[in-house]
Order: sequence, then C-alpha cells, then structure tokens
Amino acid sequence: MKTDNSRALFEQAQAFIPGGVNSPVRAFKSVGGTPLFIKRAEGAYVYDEDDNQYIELINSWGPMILGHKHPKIEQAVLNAVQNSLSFGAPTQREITIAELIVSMVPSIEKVRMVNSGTEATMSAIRVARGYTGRDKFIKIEGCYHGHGDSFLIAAGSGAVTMGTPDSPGVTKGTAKDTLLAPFNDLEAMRKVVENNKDEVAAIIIEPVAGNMGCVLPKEGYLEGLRELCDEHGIVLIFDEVMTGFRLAPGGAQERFGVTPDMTTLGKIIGGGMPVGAYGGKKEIMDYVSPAGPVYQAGTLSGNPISMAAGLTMLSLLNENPEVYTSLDEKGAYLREGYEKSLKDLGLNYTINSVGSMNTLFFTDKEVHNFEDAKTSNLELFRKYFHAMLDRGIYLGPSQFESLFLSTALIDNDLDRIIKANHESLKEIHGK
Ligand SMILES: Cc1ncc(COP(=O)(O)O)c(C=O)c1O
Ligand SMILES: N[C@H](C=O)CCC(=O)O
Repeated sequence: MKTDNSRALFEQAQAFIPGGVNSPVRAFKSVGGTPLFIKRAEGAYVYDEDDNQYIELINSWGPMILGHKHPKIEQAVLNAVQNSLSFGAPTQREITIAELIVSMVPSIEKVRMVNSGTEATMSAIRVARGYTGRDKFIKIEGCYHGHGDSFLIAAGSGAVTMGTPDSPGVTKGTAKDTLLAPFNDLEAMRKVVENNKDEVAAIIIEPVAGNMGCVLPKEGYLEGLRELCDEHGIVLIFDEVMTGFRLAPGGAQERFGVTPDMTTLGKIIGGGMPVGAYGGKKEIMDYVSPAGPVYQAGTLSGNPISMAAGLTMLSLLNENPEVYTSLDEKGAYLREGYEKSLKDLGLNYTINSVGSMNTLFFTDKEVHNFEDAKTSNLELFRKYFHAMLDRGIYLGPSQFESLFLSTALIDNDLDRIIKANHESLKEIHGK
C-alpha cells in the first residue's frame, strides 16, 4: 500500500505541531510507522491522502456510531449553519437536547453541556467536591477520564500508550487528592474508602473500561460500588464518555442496571462535533453555577452547530432502538469469527467484548484490570496492527484501546475484518 502522501504530511506536521498530531495516540508512536492522514470518510470507510480505502474500526474513537456522513446529521448541521456559527446565548435547541438526554439516561435529571469529555469529567469532580465538601476522589487504575491534571495518574489510553500514565506537570498537591483502586476489586476499593473515611467526595469509573482496552465489570462489581457509595455518602460518577449511547440508549448504566449519582458524556452526544456533558441528580446539579455556587462555564458551550448534530444523532438513536440489536449482532459475529481463528491457529489470546466494543489482547491471561491488560505482548500487537492496516483495516494504534463498530458495517465488511484478522495472526506467528 502506497502511503507517500501521508508520510510527507507527517514530516511537515512535525515542524509545526508537537509530534505532528493534535492528540498523542494518533501518532502511531507505540506501533511505529506513519500515521495515516485522512482526507474523507463515508459510511464504514475512511480514505487517506493516498486514496487508500480502509474499513473503519476507530470511528473517531466512538462518535460515528451510525457511520460517517449520515445524511440527517449532515443536513442538520448545514441547516444550523444558516443561522450563524455561535451566539454565546441560550437557544431553544439546548432545552430539546437536555430533555432528550434526561429521558434517555437513567441517572440524569439535569444536564450541563460542555465542549469535550475532559471538561465533563473535570467539572463533575468539582461539583462532587462542592456538594460533599470533601477533597479526595477515587479513580480506577487504567481508566482514562481525559487530560485534566487530577486524572493523569495511572491513566489509560494515550497516556499509557506513550509510557506516561503519571504525567509530568501534575503537581504533588493535586496528585495527593487522587486515590487509586484496581478495576473489579471491591475489597481494595472498600479499604481505600475506609482508610480515607469522610474525605472521599467521589468514585469515578468507566463502567465498562475502554481505555485499557475493553474490560468488563465482573458481576456484582458496579452494584458493590453503588452500595459502598451509599454507605459512605460518596458521589458515584460513571464516566460514560465512551459507553454513553453506545452500549444502550441509556449507556452502560442501562445495560448493567446500576444507576450512578452523576454521569459524564462525550463523543456520540456531539454526533462528531466537539461536545461533552455532565449530569445527574437535581440535588447535585443544582450546585452548578448560576443555580448554585460551583463555578463552571464555557464560551462555546451549547454551540448551535454542535447541538444540531448531537440532537439529530440522539434522536436517531432514541427513535430506532433496533440500532442496538444490530450493533450487538455485529459485535457477536465479529467475536465468533475471531474466536474461530484463534482456535484454528492454536492461539490462546483473550478477547473482551460487549455490544459494539471489542479488544483482542495479546495475552493468554484473562483481562479484568489494568495489571492484566499490561501483560499483553505489545510487540505482537505492533506487528498485528500493521498486518491489519496492510489488509485495509483501520484499528486504534494501541493495545490499550477498544475498537468501535458502526451500523454502517455490512456483513461483507465484517467477513473482510475476520479474514484479515485470521491472515494477520497467521502472518505474525509465522504460521
Ligand atoms: C471514558 C473517557 N472519558 C473522558 C475522555 C475524554 O474525552 P475528550 O477526549 O473528548 O476530552 C475520553 C476520551 O478521550 C474517554 O474515553
Ligand atoms: N481513548 C481516547 C478516547 O477515548 C482516544 C482519543 C484520544 O485521546 O485522542
């Protein structure tokens, strides 16, 4: 596959942009080679600057759940643009989307729109602190909640991919208020809570982790967190930036039947535009300024174009619940195909999947937490990633990410992915 144009653009980009990219994980640093510079995308396919076509399994890291260039979302954006790009004043559409979010997400009674997942999580923690009058919060090792200072400790996603799960630049003062516990370990969590009695404002967790690869909660784990938080007056925050509107119309909280006190959202909620949101119980959300004393603001928050894209996306998902059956079926089909290849090739790697999220871990250990995920053979992942890319399959360039399916994938695409997976595994093992 010829990628001369991407290579030339990457050279050029590095002169003006740190590392040549505007978000680290895009740089292919842990897998080597040149990041693809993307020119356009349609449905289930992206096209790079050399006009190569790839089947999309990144989907902008989740937002493009209905595939690229959905005609209704595109039209909503074009219509909104006619009335100006931004007002910095309230609009009717903000009420409509807020009402829709409240009707879809079980934990949300009131919601505030922001511009990214990072803003959503930073704001949610501040509100939880203001509400409880406590300073500390507990984060799960390997979860990623964006790049707010207090989250860049044992962080997953690009942070671990770049080898900096604890980022320089985060002060000791900030770090001391972030407590850590492993995913899926209720006993360890209970100890952290008890050792910091009456000091913990919040527990924040990705209910299905997607940023250490895809890791599912064990049965009873989320319920156990709920009980622990109730016992100790701690605000339970589900970070559903990735899982929100993906695993069910009401996200992982609907799928797993556990309702947190607060929820953070991003990605799909903007239909591809930069949007985030945080919401929860009225009693907590009424602490947010100007209703309450906790300050949080945004010049472009509730931007009319972003709201038009987001509202159309959420309406489509809300009105067409069969989308989730279809995504689950595609996810199950892909998993079956992967499992068959592993068996046929005598390989014992671990596949974690739920609905339209899936990670193939290059380890024979079951993966229930960050430590397990880190037993993966990253050199094998690197080879696998390039073998898949050579076969026209565009995966996230890191072992510590999930792949995301869209409804635009047809059976033939899934069969191509399964075939490419089989051939790639064969190739990298010299079989
Ligand atoms: C679970 C989770 N929370 C928060 C974020 C941060 O969102 P953003 O990149 O939009 O700031 C991400 C993704 O980056 C995420 O996956
Ligand atoms: N895993 C991240 C978000 O979910 C990847 C996106 C990024 O950091 O650029």
